[in-house]
Amino acid sequence: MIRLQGVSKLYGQRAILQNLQFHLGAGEFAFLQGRSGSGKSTLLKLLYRDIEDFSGQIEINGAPIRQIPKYELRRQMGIIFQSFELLERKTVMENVALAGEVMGKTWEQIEPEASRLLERVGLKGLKDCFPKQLSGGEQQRVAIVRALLNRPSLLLADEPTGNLDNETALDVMRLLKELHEEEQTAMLIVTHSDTLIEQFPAKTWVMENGQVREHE
Ligand SMILES: Nc1ncnc2c1ncn2[C@@H]1O[C@H](COP(=O)(O)OP(=O)(O)OP(=O)(O)O)[C@@H](O)[C@H]1O
Repeated sequence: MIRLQGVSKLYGQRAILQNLQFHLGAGEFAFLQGRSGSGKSTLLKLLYRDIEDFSGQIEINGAPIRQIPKYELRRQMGIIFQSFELLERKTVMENVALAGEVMGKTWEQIEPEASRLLERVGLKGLKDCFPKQLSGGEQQRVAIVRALLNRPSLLLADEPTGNLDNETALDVMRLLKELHEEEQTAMLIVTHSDTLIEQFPAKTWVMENGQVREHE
């Protein structure tokens, strides 16, 4: 699914990733942990090609990432962020539908899947609300639905619970774990939280000194 070999990334003269090796199998769930500034977001940005300037090899589903058209890459991947990144002037349903619209889908194709997922995450009754009318946990659930709408094979999450209180963070992580099973989507979740990692046993990669290693 994802394979990085000898990946290095410099910001100016500063090496953030150095000869990094990493892999994530199809349908796998893994955490990525590491101190602030260790390069976790940089690694995710390489995977969704927000950063294109690196050395080494990154393969997604067996293809070198540079050879995958961006459009195709975005279809294969859903992404969620700490700050939810919802559009304030659009309703819940409109925010979700956008993910399908950018892939050229019609409303008839989008609506059943959007409704199914919104119902699954308990937001059916809030589909006509605007993000400001929702709690943080609800907004993150909208972002999760938007990320899963196109049935990606991989979900990347950069500190998805970083803006949530402890109890809501647990709820959101529980939901991600359940959706991982139900939708058979591989997930790579960046988190600082030892509590979450203890509560949801899963493979954990630790980033340190520009490299990642599997946590024993
Ligand atoms: N565009 C950039 N230009 C220069 N330096 C950058 C840039 N983006 C990130 N950095 C630096 O690279 C290092 C790694 O940043 P990154 O955001 O990947 O770390 P992180 O592990 O995700 O941190 P955090 O947990 O605080 O979000 C940091 O020292 C950061 O200041």
